Amino acid sequence: MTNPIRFTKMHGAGNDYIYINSMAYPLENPEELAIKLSALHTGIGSDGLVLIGSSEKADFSMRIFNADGSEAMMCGNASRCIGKYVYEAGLTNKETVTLETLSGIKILQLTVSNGTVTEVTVDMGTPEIIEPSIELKADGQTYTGTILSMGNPHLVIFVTNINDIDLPAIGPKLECHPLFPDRTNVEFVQVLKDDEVRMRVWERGSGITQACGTGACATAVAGVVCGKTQRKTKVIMDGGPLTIHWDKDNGKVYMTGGAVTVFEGTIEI
Ligand SMILES: N[C@@H](CCC[C@H](N)C(=O)O)C(=O)O
Repeated sequence: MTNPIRFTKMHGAGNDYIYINSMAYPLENPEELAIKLSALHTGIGSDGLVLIGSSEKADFSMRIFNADGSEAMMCGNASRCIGKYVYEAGLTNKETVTLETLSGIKILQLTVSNGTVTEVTVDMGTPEIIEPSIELKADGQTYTGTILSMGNPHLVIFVTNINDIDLPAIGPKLECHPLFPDRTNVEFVQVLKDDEVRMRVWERGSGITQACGTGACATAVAGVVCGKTQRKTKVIMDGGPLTIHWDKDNGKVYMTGGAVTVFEGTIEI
């Protein structure tokens, strides 16, 4: 017997996920469904699956599954999209929304114009710097990177020219480098100005994506740690920019950007 489920396809800076309201449509096997629905030719096509649920500690909860079915602790772009989803679907009328994630409660500040959420700022919490500067070898090359957590793991590598990086080749090797038993997200970054950088990402579990919110935050933090950028930086990714501010006073990272609804539909599973 098949089961019809409503879904919404959304993206944040081109990082696209399938959003399902799991309060209305509880799912038994989201890992399997993430793989099936993310497939470009035989599914809907996406970077993964996001479930919007209820929470005892916050207004809503988020679970995020990469395209390979692995569950992640946090997703920056999805958190902004959830802000748009819950407000525009009438699930809340609050403009400050709390979201429970596997890496803690995040606070979403919505900018609303005529009932539409145009921008969301997310309090992403405090980064954990694991290695400010480390050398690692992959594919016969030595890279210098910063290892840090934004609730999920990141390796940020500053390069002189981002166009010299063969991301499809080196991305999976760094993702699965022996230094990272749980794998990692990988960001290559070229500094354009002291408050503007170009970043490309290889995401753990999804490969190259157009943007990564936690990756943009990790990039901005690494830029400060490495003395390359100011505390407020525009991070330009393949799918567009995000503004990241690592607050000197409270140590928290704030991510600001848009969220877009692409289409809605029904699937039979
Ligand atoms: N695209 C996301 C991050 C998604 C999870 C990541 N691939 C992981 O496994 O940690 C973002 O916008 O932050």
